[in-house]
Amino acid sequence: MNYAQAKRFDDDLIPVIDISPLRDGSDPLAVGKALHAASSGLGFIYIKGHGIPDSVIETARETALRFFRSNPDDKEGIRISAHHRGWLGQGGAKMQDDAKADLKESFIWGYQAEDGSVPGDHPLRGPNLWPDFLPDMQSHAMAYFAHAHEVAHHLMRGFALGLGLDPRFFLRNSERPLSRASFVYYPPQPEEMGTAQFGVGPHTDFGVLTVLCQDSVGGLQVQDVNGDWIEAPPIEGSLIVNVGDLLARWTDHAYTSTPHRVVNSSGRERLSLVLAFDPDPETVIDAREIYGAAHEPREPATTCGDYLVWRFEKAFSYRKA
Ligand SMILES: O=C(O)CCC(=O)C(=O)O
Ligand SMILES: [Fe+2]
Repeated sequence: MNYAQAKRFDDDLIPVIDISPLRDGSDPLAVGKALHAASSGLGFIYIKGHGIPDSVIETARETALRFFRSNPDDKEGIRISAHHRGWLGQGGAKMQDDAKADLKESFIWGYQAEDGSVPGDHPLRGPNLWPDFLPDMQSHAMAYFAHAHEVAHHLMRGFALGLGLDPRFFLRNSERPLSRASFVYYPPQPEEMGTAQFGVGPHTDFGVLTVLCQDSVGGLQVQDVNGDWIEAPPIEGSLIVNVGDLLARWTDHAYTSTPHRVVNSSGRERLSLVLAFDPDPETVIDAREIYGAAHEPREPATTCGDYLVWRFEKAFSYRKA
């Protein structure tokens, strides 16, 4: 038995971009052009100069690990809700119909107002579920969410600039975003499980943009245009962002949503902090808004909310009951 293999990292395929000039306004267009080039390639990008304080990342990680290492009976108390909030235990997610279920566990939460309230207008959001046994988790998780969401906003402005659009193009409807975040925990994966078992099986991300903060363990693999898998190891101080299916659709595939997977062959626990950026549910995703009414996009217009509901129903067994 063996692990699913991947080739060594190649920084021509997954470039590193410093987004400081976009964040501080000194040269947003240069960053936009670099993001554009990277998104037209594999659509995976290492981001430096993201501005999330190390302390925010560290406290989020510590809280997340304490949560996952807790007694399963306690975690059961905040089992995933019909609104996709809370704890999703091992085996609850499957990225392809014929694949083995993922080994990961996750905890999912979303935007909430200062008073803890959440818009209740869509099947993919509802009250966040916080564990009583970890009273600090809410503040640590929300701090991470706020910072990572801000990074996503900067990047969406950069992508718009890179496409020659108004910088607010992708953010016009994002007052009540469907964005959500997850702590994702990968137990060590024994070699005997074989090459068809993954922490997360091969998939493309459903939404607009994913902002990923890996730990130092490694295990993320990205598929290149030839179908080969390449490693995307952690680079100190950087995040990885990747184009999701909705951004590929919005740009009529000028930007690429690339398959990726996780194999945790390290013998250690692995933890990721994942922010999925999506605008308001009713946002129309229509490439003709970019290329003009006469353009015939590969995929018809949809709304962000309807599309995500459809994808979630296929991926998560708890939604099929
Ligand atoms: O943990 C990782 O490195 C990747 C996670 C991932 O692909 C996802 O949550 O969509
Ligand atoms: Fe993913």
